[in-house]
Amino acid sequence: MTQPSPHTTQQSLSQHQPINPRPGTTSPALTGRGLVKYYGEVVGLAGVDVAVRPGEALAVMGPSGNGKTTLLHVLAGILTPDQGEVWLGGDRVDQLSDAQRTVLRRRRLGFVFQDNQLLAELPADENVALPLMVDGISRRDAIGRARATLAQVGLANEVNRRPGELSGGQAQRVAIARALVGEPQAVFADEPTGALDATTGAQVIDLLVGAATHRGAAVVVVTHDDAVAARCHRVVRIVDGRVSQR
Ligand SMILES: Nc1ncnc2c1ncn2[C@@H]1O[C@H](COP(=O)(O)OP(=O)(O)OP(=O)(O)O)[C@@H](O)[C@H]1O
Repeated sequence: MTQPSPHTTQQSLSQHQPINPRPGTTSPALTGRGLVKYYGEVVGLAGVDVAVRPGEALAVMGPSGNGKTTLLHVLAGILTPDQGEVWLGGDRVDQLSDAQRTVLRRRRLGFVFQDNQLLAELPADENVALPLMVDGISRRDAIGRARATLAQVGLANEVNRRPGELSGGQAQRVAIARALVGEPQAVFADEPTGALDATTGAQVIDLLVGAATHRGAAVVVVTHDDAVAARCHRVVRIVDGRVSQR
């Protein structure tokens, strides 16, 4: 993706003011405006505005089937909205081609899913290094960065273990390391603790929120769990594809 000149970025930002701008707060790292998404006749999103600042963790809650995952996928450039805009910092995401969005997701975003989606045959360090190597970073550098990131999530002694040799919480920490190793601007997590017991889940969400926001990333966590949402900085409820005010 072509990086805009500072002038272009400035223009983009001035034309598109942050939602609820407050004096002294940083511009959003991630912004969705007027997001509408249909699946055929089914409404996924019916007009959502949301903004997440750098270093802020936003929990997305709401009843099943009401649009939480759709919102996450639209903000993360996995789905394109039928109406509305998605901005990552000063860059508009929703108008990029599929190929450009694929590169953007790999270079600038991180993902953590309920099932860790690690490759079973690879040790932890190679799982974490993989996205860097796909992006052309040498194996030696990628493994070095992967091991440093694994150490930051408390897995310095587990770098050679395969996913089957790790506990559920440890495997999810590897997934967090993989999401963070590329220094993403935003991290998206869909039910990241859904497969874990409450204590392990609390540790994992604290680690995810702490490590990502410490790096200045914006974090979006879809969850059904009040305890997980309480560990984020802010909560929005999505009901019938809209942000609920209740
Ligand atoms: N690929 C798809 N094709 C058709 N309809 C879809 C698709 N994905 C989601 N939907 C529909 O869009 C609506 C919102 O779904 P979404 O998965 O965003 O909800 P959710 O709040 O994340 O649900 P849950 O909490 O159960 O995961 C639902 O009616 C769902 O059935």
